Amino acid sequence: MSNTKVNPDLQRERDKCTFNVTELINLIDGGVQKTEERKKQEDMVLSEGIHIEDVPSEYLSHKEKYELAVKKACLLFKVIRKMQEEDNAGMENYRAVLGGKLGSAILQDGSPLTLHYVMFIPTLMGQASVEQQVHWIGRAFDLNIIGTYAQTELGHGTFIRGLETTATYDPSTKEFVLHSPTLTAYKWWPGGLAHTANYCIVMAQLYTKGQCHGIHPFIVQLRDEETHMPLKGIKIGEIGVKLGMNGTNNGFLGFDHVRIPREHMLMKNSKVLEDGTYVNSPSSKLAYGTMMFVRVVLVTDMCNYMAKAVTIAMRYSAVRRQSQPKPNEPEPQILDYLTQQHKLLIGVASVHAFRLNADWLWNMYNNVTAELDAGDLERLPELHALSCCLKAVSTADAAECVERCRLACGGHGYMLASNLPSTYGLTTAACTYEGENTVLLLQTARYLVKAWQQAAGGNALTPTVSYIATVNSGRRLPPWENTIEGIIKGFQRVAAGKIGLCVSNIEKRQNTGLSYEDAWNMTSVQLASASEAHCRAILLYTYYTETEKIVNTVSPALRQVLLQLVDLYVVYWALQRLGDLLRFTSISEKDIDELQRWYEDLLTKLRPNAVGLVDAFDIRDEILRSALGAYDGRVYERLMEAALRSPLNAEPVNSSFHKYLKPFMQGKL
Ligand SMILES: CCC/C=C/C(=O)SCCNC(=O)CCNC(=O)[C@H](O)C(C)(C)COP(=O)([O-])OP(=O)([O-])OC[C@H]1O[C@@H](n2cnc3c(N)ncnc32)[C@H](O)[C@@H]1OP(=O)([O-])[O-]
Ligand SMILES: Cc1cc2nc3c(=O)[nH]c(=O)nc-3n(C[C@H](O)[C@H](O)[C@H](O)COP(=O)(O)OP(=O)(O)OC[C@H]3O[C@@H](n4cnc5c(N)ncnc54)[C@H](O)[C@@H]3O)c2cc1C
Repeated sequence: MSNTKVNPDLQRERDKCTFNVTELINLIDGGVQKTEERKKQEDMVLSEGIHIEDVPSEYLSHKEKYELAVKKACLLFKVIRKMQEEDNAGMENYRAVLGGKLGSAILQDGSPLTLHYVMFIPTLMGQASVEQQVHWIGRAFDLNIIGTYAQTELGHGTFIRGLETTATYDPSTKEFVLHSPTLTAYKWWPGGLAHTANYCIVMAQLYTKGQCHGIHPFIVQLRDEETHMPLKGIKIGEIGVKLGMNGTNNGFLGFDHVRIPREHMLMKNSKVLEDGTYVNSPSSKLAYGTMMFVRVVLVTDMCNYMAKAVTIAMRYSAVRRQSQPKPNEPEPQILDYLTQQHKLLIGVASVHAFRLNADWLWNMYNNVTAELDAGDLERLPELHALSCCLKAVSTADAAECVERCRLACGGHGYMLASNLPSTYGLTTAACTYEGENTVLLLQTARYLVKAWQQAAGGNALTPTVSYIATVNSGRRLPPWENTIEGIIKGFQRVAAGKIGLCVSNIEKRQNTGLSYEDAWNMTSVQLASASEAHCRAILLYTYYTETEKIVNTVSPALRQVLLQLVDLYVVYWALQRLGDLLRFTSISEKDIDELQRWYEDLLTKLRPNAVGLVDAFDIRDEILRSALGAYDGRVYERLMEAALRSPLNAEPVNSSFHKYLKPFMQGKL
């Protein structure tokens, strides 16, 4: 990072930072060597110049945007191929180049190849038999074929058991016949499906010997490998313009009795033998494995989006001066307003909180996956419950954080040149895809209700819900403790209290004659809230305990800041959830006053390090792509440069003046 021509306010912020920014960069990356590797990867990608645009892509037509996105995606994959040749690190290289910060910097509006590596390859890895993997994975890794994941249909996204596409086995030819019996059976949404992919994983209802066995994955060729023309019986196209992610080429797909070989059913878990005999999987839910993988990975992606947004808003807030609270004094930096610190510092803390939770979840995912491979399914429900609620809460919090950062930049945040709107487009989409958030919270709620019933029956609970039994063990509410540990216990009590209420309300409703399903639906607002409360308790606990593990390995100055961030995060959420705490714990008015002062004091303590903290996210300008957030803080110059790049500014008078405005003004139109 060069210090030349840095805005003086921003420079002053850096000068007063109390900790070593490089130390925090290394900690976030996972060590000095990891930082070096990341920077090398960034250099490799950026030196290709893929991010440089003659005309800013936001001014292109829909079609041109897609064409540019394909070009950029191919160039990015070229870099991955180069990396593969050097280190053969496989998926690691994919994630480094295409994941979070770097990928979305090059393809700000999404990539038409994302689904290839996020879902197509992982499904082959997780659902294909060894022989099938030998056949497909090499070609997929080298991008000799391009794939996507087609599950959602026009009529059903959430309820995947209700999918209508059929795959009917014909033993006479040893083929499956894929068919879309209705309009609502058309696949709808898959990224890259429209004009990019030539292969696809299709989730379809498997029929054999006249019986339906539920949804299963099939690999289907969609287009000719040479001409790229859709194959016979394949009806395919693009679904149209969206709020954001307009580079992702989301498509529709219908089948008219398309035949594929029997071997194209992915058969790691269930099988169809040549004569049509169906062989069961150890669990029907193993077919949902790719979704679980993506939900886990998304938590890390959300950290990256939040880090970007908060870096932009924080640097801008150090440069922007507004209003004059004290007469005869200069206008303050907007970052000096406590309300601004309140909007932004929680964003910094959230990045750290979700990062540590994402790492913890990723480790658990890898352990459970290894157990599944060894035939042990015991921890699958717990992992499913955790991945659902963490996906839901991380995406919701990230979308909220990015939007708050945008609003915190005032009018300039509304400009695409700030890069906040497209970051919001990418983030808010994740609240819907890979499982709509309310639906996922209700999945976790199913697990929590069961856990409650197990605890009530005196049975042991899995670690992440064991608090349900612990907090219910005493007869009276324990006194409130205004400490981090005390607040976390308070959150566990809130979650347990809410789950308990849900269980008793469901029972009461059933006792009035409602079916379990109706009683569940009538209680579902509370169930979603209980699930969110459970997730908050996990988030706070994991952030706190994981930070405690690392603070003794860092310098005292950094240790202090990391602990302040944990305190800020925990106290912020306590203040956000006062109603719940008042209802389920013995917190008092006096405790709340203390919490509020504690919070304000933390904002003040963190204020001098505000810019240092976002510098430690170490997002280079080419990746940040923001007129407001660049390292040098030349905000106004960059805004003007961006404005001058508008194609409208290429000529002093636009032709519409002569065509419409002038005749209209003169009453001739
Ligand atoms: C860049 C990204 C682009 C985006 C791509 C996409 O969006 S791709 C498209 C992404 N699309 C989506 O994400 C669609 C979202 N929809 C879904 O995932 C499912 O339809 C569902 C989970 C909501 C319900 O499924 P259902 O009706 O079959 O289930 P049910 O409610 O009857 O519960 C039955 C039991 O199954 C259990 N169980 C469920 N899932 C899992 C799992 N993964 N693992 C383990 N277990 C699981 C559950 O806990 C329950 O256990 P219990 O309590 O009986 O012991
Ligand atoms: C940008 C983007 C990219 C996508 N990419 C892909 C892709 O690559 N491949 C693919 O297959 N799909 C993809 N999808 C589809 C996505 O997975 C679905 O949109 C998602 O699973 C939600 O399903 P839905 O659209 O049917 O919503 P619906 O289920 O119709 O949801 C509508 C409303 O109904 C509520 N609801 C539904 N069921 C319940 C319930 N049981 N209880 C309570 N409330 C309920 C929801 O909470 C929501 O408020 C993508 C979607 C988007 C937006």
